[in-house]
Amino acid sequence: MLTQQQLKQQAADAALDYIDPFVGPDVVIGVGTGSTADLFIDGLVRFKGRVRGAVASSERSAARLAAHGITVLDLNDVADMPVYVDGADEIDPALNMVKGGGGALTREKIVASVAKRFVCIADESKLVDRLGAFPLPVEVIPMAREALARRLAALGGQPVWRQGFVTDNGNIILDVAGLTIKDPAAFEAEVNNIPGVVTCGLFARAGADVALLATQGGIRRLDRKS
Ligand SMILES: O=C[C@H](O)[C@H](O)[C@H](O)COP(=O)(O)O
Repeated sequence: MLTQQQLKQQAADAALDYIDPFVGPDVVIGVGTGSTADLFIDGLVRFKGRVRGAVASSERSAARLAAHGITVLDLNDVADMPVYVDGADEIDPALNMVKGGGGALTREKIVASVAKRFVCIADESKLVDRLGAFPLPVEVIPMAREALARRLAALGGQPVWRQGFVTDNGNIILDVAGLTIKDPAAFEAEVNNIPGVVTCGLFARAGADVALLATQGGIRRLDRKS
């Protein structure tokens, strides 16, 4: 019986195999944030010197990449990225995701939006029939906190301020439990459209293209249906 840590490692290794054909001297890899992404970063060492570098979705991941001697590039200096690899808090069979458990959702969404493909790596426990059991992280401009908490409650959720946490962008997070998310893309747009919301942790309008999910029986690959 593999532990959750071993499963995460298996998913990270599968992503390293996945990106292998893309590797080249001009290539930039997009790198996510979290415990699964950390394992992917550790394994990226095998491509050191064979790629131009990586763009990180958080200060935490940037520091980990740099500690391995992998060049960390500013997104402003990168026009093309074949692949972005990141974990998820939940993923559904259509490859819509909830992300942001580590608070990196906004930069993750930005870096992912530049990449041609989003590869989600996770252990199979993250696969759910319907998103919403994991409280939806929403990055919020601090002055809008209470106004937004009321708006999010009106949408049926129970928002909780992640106290003591400040995002890499200087903002705060509201974690919204109890939501019924029937149409992830429509709900993502609705929440993102509320003044004061920087972005919410739904990745539906730009969900994963490929999911590499580690199971006790090996990697289960899901591809997004276009
Ligand atoms: O902000 C954090 C990210 O969205 C992570 O990708 C997500 O929380 C999953 O992290 P982990 O791989 O640690 O479960």
